[in-house]
Amino acid sequence: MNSLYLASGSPRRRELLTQIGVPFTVVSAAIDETPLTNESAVAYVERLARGKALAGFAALDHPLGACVLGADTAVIVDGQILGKPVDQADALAMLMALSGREHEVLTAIALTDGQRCETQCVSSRVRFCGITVEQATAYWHSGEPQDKAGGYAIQGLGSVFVAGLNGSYSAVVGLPVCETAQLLDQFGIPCWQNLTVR
Ligand SMILES: Cc1cn([C@H]2C[C@H](O)[C@@H](COP(=O)(O)OP(=O)(O)OP(=O)(O)O)O2)c(=O)[nH]c1=O
Repeated sequence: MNSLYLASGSPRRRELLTQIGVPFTVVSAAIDETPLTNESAVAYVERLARGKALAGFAALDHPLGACVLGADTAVIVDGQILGKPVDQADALAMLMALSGREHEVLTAIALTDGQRCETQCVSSRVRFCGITVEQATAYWHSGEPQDKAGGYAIQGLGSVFVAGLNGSYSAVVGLPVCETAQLLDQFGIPCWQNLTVR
């Protein structure tokens, strides 16, 4: 059976992959996350997920029989791709742009075994309640927005802003569990492998 590597520094992705019971090893895969001119949001997250998976694969000492998983999450509002905020002003601008309305969260996953690289993109819609500048400022000082696309975490304190979700909760957190399990299965890594029948 192929062995799985996760090309990610994200603790959320590690937790979500652990949740489905597949053994894996983390590899680092830092890539340039700058969007290309006129690149669509879907093309952007898919390119980054693929880039992370391929960079992770290239970094392996023993690539034979290895599969590498990469993922990327972005928040989209008014056609703009929101990544992680660079500072407080950036985070506040993002949170105010998301306040009182719906936005899209795109997460792409990519899996490669060195021969082929398959990607899939999952779209979810999240509706925020109204947020005051004071709330956004207090939220920034909680430390949570810093390393999150769109400047919030649905799995944390940011949940107080979430009035509705249409789509995949795990995809918003950073790794669509259902689609990931299906992709792993295609590459000969079933997520049921460690379950014992009682
Ligand atoms: C919208 C949202 C994003 N996020 C996180 C998921 C991702 O970790 C991060 C988006 O940045 P990414 O660039 O997708 O990932 P990353 O840099 O954290 O990790 P990697 O090494 O795999 O590239 O935002 C949440 O944790 N909760 C949320 O509700």
